[in-house]
Amino acid sequence: MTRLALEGVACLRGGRLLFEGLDLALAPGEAALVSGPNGVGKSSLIRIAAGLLSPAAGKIEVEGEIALMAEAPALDPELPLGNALGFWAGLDGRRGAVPDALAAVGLADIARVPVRMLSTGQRRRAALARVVASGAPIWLLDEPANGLDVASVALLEGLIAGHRAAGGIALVATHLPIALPDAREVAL
Ligand SMILES: Nc1ncnc2c1ncn2[C@@H]1O[C@H](COP(=O)(O)OP(=O)(O)OP(=O)(O)O)[C@@H](O)[C@H]1O
Repeated sequence: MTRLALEGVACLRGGRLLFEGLDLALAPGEAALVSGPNGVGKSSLIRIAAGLLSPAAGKIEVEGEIALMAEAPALDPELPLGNALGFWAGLDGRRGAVPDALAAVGLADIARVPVRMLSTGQRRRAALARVVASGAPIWLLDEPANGLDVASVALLEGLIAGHRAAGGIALVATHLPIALPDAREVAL
């Protein structure tokens, strides 16, 4: 069963203890909202959950595939958007999921436009499309609302709600308000 659990996790960066004793367990359909001011360690927590950063203490248990949305969209700037997304989806054998993912984030019309021509908000939505297309049950979203207009934030909220309704898990770090009904609050 899909699961993401952190037990007694501590984060040390550059010799500074950012947080410690963090416990969080998420089951299918559950979400957590990580909030706190700049530099408190929200991105570090996401990276720890993704397995990209080792915790100074504690342990992480992950059951299920992870999709990470970090600051950089990691999409080839020279490729048309649909192909850039297709590269990643193809690695998971899910190239066919790209059109629906593009439609889900409202970018179906610009599938042929090179990634470098996308606006800031479109680029964020493209990164979100990458997560959607992955089909991964565990979403780790680092500041997904950055650069999004009001309508796009609503779209993001709807996508997360749909993901949870389908049994997915979401861990979301944000300094902007995002409505996640019944989400666990993690204040760093
Ligand atoms: N590679 C590193 N080496 C040392 N310190 C680092 C490193 N990366 C980040 N830090 C420090 O760790 C702290 C937490 O960074 P992090 O990016 O996790 O914060 P954040 O809460 O996501 O901040 P923001 O809201 O500004 O994105 C910051 O003080 C940062 O300077």
